[in-house]
Amino acid sequence: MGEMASSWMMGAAQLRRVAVSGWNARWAPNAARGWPLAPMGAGVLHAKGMATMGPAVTAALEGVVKRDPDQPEFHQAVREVLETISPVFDRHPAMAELLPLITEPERVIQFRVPWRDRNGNLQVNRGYRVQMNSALGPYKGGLRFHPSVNLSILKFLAFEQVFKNSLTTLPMGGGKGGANFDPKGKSDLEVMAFCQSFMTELSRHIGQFTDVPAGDIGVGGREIGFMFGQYKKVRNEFVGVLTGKGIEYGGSLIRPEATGYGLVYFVQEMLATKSSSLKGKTVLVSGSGNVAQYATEKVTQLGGKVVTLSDSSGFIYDKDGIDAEKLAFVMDLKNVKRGRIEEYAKKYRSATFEAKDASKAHNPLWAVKADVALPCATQNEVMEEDAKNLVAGGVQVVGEGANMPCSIQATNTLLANKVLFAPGKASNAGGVACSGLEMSQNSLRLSWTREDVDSRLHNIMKEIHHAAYSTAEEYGAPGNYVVGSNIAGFLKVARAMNQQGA
Ligand SMILES: NC(=O)C1=CN([C@@H]2O[C@H](COP(=O)(O)OP(=O)(O)OC[C@H]3O[C@@H](n4cnc5c(N)ncnc54)[C@H](O)[C@@H]3O)[C@@H](O)[C@H]2O)C=CC1
Ligand SMILES: O=C(O)CCC(=O)C(=O)O
Repeated sequence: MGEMASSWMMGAAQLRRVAVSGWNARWAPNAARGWPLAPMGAGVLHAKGMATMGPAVTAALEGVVKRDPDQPEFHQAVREVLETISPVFDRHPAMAELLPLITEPERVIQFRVPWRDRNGNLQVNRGYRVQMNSALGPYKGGLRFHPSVNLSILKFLAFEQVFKNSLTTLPMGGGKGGANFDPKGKSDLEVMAFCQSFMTELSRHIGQFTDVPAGDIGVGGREIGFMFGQYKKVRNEFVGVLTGKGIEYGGSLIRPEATGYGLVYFVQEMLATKSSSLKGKTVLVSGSGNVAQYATEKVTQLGGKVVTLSDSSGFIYDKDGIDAEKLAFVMDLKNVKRGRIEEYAKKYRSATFEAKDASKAHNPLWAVKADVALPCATQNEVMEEDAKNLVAGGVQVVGEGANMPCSIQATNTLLANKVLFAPGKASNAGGVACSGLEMSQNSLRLSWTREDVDSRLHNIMKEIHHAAYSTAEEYGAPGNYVVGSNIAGFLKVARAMNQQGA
């Protein structure tokens, strides 16, 4: 479909102008890998014959851009959902009035975070919590500590989280938060000082029945521990106010593994629809953090071969595959030594390292020949050129481990070439699902076994797959998991909002 061929695009020419100039002119430096963000293009996200954008969707999209013209990631996430849920309003016209509500956070909290560095100097960062939607339960979603953090990124993440949490079948609303703090190069004491100051303020706005944060980029077990300790001091309460806690103080077994494992369980289900499996498949993974590590582990356990990993400095390609022993090296490198992925290629002769080159229009990682690709690093790390390379390299399945790693145009390219594509809100939902299980265990004051949690996680991923697959069929877009996930996720939230008087 040509860029201007969509009736919605024609109807929203003004929106497109605002967004394109906003994205390319003002936000290019913030785009992943330093590239200009893709201009908005009409997609094949909605299948042939499906309804085009109705006026309510167009107005909601225009409203989002008009209210916050400087939030390109948020526009992108909203657009991807709204473009695909139009057919819902043919069946349930009254639900369309929820669009302006669902695209506006219930509450945004912004605060300063003062802390002292190793030299005793005062530093100040900016902290946030976006409480997006509480129709299904307490706000739930991670905290991100990364220098790029801003309201656009956190609102996109919080928006995605609402539909993701809905898909898990567990009672959780959606939220996200974080700070523009860079943990890279900081000592444990500096990270602790930051986390304590961050939680001193955040503790006023969260609670086990209100808002239950967890980890995300730059926030793992260490940071959750420091924040939990501070919450306890400030509030004098030992409650499940955070998930991703250590096993010793109320964490759940399998939570560290859950996002990566869940992603691979989802991909298994997708392959099964084609009578295929991961056995013998070559797999590209990006990132080398929590999600990437456990996706790699599960793929290997299921007989696949992961050949790439990356970080913000570049990527490694290991033609022999990253087996359990090599993965243990990566885990120590990243989780303990906090070193760079290049070290992998120094240690293993079968591997090469290629430094990131932000001037290139594509990331060479996605040009490696493979069967399956699992982007697990960050948003907009797979652009249109990368998607073309994936198709040319023979990739049959793309499962998003990160949140929104594929641009809209990359997604369209994959769908147009019949690549099975799983959007993050479905395929990476295992992490938050396991967080939901951690909340249940905390309420029950019980700890379930590893096997029990893993089997619950596996079942939830199967259910999410089923919901996305069957909803796509029901709405005339068979095999389109973007349509299926967005509609299934939206319907539950919309019904709950209506029942609560919106
Ligand atoms: N941890 C979780 O449970 C969940 C995480 N996610 C998403 O998965 C993605 C990864 O998160 P985690 O593994 O938890 O974080 P992490 O902090 O453990 O790892 C992040 C990884 O991404 C890489 N990375 C970050 N920015 C990059 C850039 N600009 N270019 C290349 N690589 C970059 C880092 O080097 C690191 O390897 C994020 O998009 C996050 O939102 C989604 C669902 C749950
Ligand atoms: O476990 C959680 O609550 C948060 C997970 C998360 O941030 C995500 O799904 O993106």
